[in-house]
Amino acid sequence: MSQSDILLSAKGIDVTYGAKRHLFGPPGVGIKALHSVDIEIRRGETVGIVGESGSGKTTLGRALLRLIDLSTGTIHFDGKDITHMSDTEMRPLRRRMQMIFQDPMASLNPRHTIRRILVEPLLLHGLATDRQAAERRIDAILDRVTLPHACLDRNPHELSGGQRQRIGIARAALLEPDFVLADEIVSGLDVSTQAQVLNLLKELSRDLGLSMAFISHDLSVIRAVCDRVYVMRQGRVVEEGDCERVFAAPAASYTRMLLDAIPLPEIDPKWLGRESLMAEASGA
Ligand SMILES: Nc1ncnc2c1ncn2[C@@H]1O[C@H](COP(=O)(O)OP(=O)(O)OP(=O)(O)O)[C@@H](O)[C@H]1O
Repeated sequence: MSQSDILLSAKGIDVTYGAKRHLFGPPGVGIKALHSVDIEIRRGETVGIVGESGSGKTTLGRALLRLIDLSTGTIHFDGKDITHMSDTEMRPLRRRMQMIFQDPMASLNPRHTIRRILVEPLLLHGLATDRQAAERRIDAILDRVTLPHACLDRNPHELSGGQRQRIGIARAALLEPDFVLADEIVSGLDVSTQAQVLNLLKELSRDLGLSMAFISHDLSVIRAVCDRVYVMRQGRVVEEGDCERVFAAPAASYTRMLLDAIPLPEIDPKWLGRESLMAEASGA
């Protein structure tokens, strides 16, 4: 594999929370959340990041997007060292690195209609010259995420949890990113809605050639969508490999323990069909 196959990588990164030195005082001790973590995300692949609560998954995701500072290590995106880029230097890259959140209610402005939530980022990032052009793009993406166009005039709280999550996915996809970080995005949904949202993400990432990092504490979710997986424990990567291999023959005792501890329900294939998405959308 050549360097150009890698879209996003972190090398030897440490993150410590709360260790900033105050003006005249000693440096705080802080909580070390990541210890010398290496990760590579190739173009077009979906990488899972799994581990128990507090293992550092969200911290790693946020560090990859340069949303928090590193104590040591480097981050490269599309061949550029972004470790020390200023906000101004990062601005052109922000559109290309999107994040989908666990709780769409927290990330979608409750006072705005879905139309406004989707139109504004397109205008802000210059992907549409005016509202009409933005709305044409939005019509197309709503079809892709199988949401009825009537939802454009609703507010986020008037949609179901699965529909809100599909709006979050639509908003990220509209900006034509190269990389999407999805942090526990199906953990609040029932199992059949989880499967539909995961299937939609799989289709979009394949069709748009996206690279994704998929954070979850749920191994069955990781197995359903990811090509490779990183297993984290106490801020360290304890195992990395192709999903099939890791699930069939885990090398680390911690991964074996996770696999033994968590039942892995098969995702019912009928939930993954487009037909069931369409049925749900038309009944919405
Ligand atoms: N803003 C913060 N300030 C101080 N400590 C933090 C902060 N965010 C996270 N931590 C600590 O860093 C460690 C890693 O947390 P992180 O949220 O990255 O883990 P996680 O694997 O994503 O957990 P979860 O699955 O519960 O979301 C934990 O010990 C946590 O308490």
